[in-house]
Amino acid sequence: MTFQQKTTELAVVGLGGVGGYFGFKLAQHYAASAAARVTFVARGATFAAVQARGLMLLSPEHPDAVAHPARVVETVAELGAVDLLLLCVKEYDLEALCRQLQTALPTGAVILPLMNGVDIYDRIRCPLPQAIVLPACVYVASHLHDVGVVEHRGNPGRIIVGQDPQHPGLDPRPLLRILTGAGINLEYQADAFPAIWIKFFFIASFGLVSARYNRSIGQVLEDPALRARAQSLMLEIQAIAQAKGIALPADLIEQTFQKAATFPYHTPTSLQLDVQSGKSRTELELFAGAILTYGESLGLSVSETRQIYQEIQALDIPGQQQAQAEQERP
Ligand SMILES: NC(=O)C1=CN([C@@H]2O[C@H](COP(=O)(O)OP(=O)(O)OC[C@H]3O[C@@H](n4cnc5c(N)ncnc54)[C@H](OP(=O)(O)O)[C@@H]3O)[C@@H](O)[C@H]2O)C=CC1
Ligand SMILES: CC(C)(CO)C(=O)C(=O)O
Repeated sequence: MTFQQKTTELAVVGLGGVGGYFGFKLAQHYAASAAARVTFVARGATFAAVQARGLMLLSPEHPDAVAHPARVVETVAELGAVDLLLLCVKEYDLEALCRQLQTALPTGAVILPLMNGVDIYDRIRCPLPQAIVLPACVYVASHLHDVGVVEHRGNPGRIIVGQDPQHPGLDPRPLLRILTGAGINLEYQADAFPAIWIKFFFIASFGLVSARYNRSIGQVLEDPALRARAQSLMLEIQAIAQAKGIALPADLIEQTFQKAATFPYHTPTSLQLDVQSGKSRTELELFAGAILTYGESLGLSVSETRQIYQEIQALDIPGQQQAQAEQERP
């Protein structure tokens, strides 16, 4: 008698920079395997493009640039059974997605959010109090190139993921092996919150400065004035983390500049791309807004963050007003 291993059901919601990169790896690796079945959840033009042509990833890691998942669906309501659900959406789409998941989350599905921000776990936990949610952060320089086409540069993407503090008896490592099995660089840290704050330290400071001046990570690093602005933001985040009892390395500022230098010179941040392309919705609140809220509630000075937040809001980007008007139109 042959032993048949259960097929792991994987679903990826959002096929932008992050979901496109990791989703591609999963779909391509498991295309001809019974170990896992990959479903993409994509909407609008992305759904149509990926359904018709597959997902394209332009990356030195993949000479064959097209991946076809087992299924593409338009909403999480169509998912059916899922073991591991990767949420790869921007912060401003998370609330609506969680509302859909309140009625559509498959029983037993483990949620893995691949997003920036220090409060993502809480923002999923709140509307989905019973769900299993793995706190995580992600490093990858990948962005939408065209509809259904994602471009990745630089180092391989990397995920740091931990245990759900509400489900301490559940060891997610056996399930996560389905990701490492597809060649995904993943590190398990039982308590992933320090790593999430370390990532926030980097992306909030570099994200805000790169968005304000439309400068890549390399350009921020090499300009003493921009470096100094990034550092002043880091100091405010450091004071917040300290007041909240989050243990961060003493030399984190230095480590963060070193980390930034590992990205190719021209790497933009996702906030820079969104702000500078005039998008009506960005993750400005996820970075600056969060620092301001924490600072104000803890009685700490966040004047540097407030200043750059206001400067970004005041930027006159062509297309921004039109995008805003379209968004507000009934
Ligand atoms: N890009 C990067 O290099 C990195 C990004 N991050 C973080 O990762 C998160 C994701 O960012 P990123 O991938 O760049 O974002 P993108 O904007 O590139 O992609 C998000 C995608 O999610 C889709 N989406 C949103 N809601 C739904 C839904 N309900 N159903 C289906 N699809 C949906 C959007 O669709 P539509 O196009 O229709 O709006 C969009 O294509 C963010 O928090 C970001 O800060 C972290 C590390 C690196
Ligand atoms: C800087 C980078 C690409 C690192 O992962 C990032 O997180 C972002 O742009 O949101």
